[in-house]
Amino acid sequence: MTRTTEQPWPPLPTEAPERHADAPAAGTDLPSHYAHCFGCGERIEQGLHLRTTACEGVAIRSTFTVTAAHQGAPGLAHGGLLACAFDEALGAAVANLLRRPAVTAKLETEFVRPVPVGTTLHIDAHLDGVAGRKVYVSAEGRLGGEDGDVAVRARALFVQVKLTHFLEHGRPEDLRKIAADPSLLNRRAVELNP
Ligand SMILES: CCCCCCCC(=O)SCCNC(=O)CCNC(=O)[C@H](O)C(C)(C)COP(=O)(O)OP(=O)(O)OC[C@H]1O[C@@H](n2cnc3c(N)ncnc32)[C@H](O)[C@@H]1OP(=O)(O)O
Repeated sequence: MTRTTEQPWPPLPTEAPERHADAPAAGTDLPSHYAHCFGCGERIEQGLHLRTTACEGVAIRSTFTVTAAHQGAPGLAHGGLLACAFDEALGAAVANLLRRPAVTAKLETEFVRPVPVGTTLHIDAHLDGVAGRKVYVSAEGRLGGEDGDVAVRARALFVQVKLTHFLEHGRPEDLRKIAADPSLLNRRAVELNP
């Protein structure tokens, strides 16, 4: 079986990603980008509550603690929720380091080891290349600490979009809630007028 990580990455010629001049300094804890995000939002009780810190260069580190609400098999994390954690970490890398709005177009995950309930997964994500609007990004998740065994690998294509993407496609009632309470959204993650 050919593993996805044995295929060339990025899959086409790219330019080196450049960290935005206003990207958060290394060591900065990044706030949730949206209070109702399942990946990082503080208002979603059973969500993943991913916590992310900016690193040097074009990298970030996230942590995700698996709770009983995240089970697939008894006592083990659901693979789909692990994919969600990686989508969130990879997206946080793109948004905070490039400061451009972008959405996941393609996400590949490789599940290497089971992840038990109670485990904290340490996810290191970095930008790998940029080709026009396309951003290639990858991550590894280790069990229990930054030197733990790799449990999950992921890589993704994000496509940069205009802010109108969210206004045109988002459910009107949720957009109205943000208009009424702008604190639901962290506006510092991306440039509002790129
Ligand atoms: C801090 C923030 C954290 C956020 C973490 C969570 C992130 C998310 O989960 S986002 C939600 C999930 N994703 C989505 O809803 C996206 C849905 N898809 C879309 O809206 C559109 O398909 C979109 C925007 C990706 C692309 O559409 P569009 O803007 O018309 O561009 P399009 O021309 O089709 O594609 C742009 C380029 O990407 C390529 N591309 C698009 N999709 C894919 C794909 N699946 N595989 C390979 N290439 C692709 C295209 O071939 C094109 O390449 P080129 O520039 O060389 O021609």
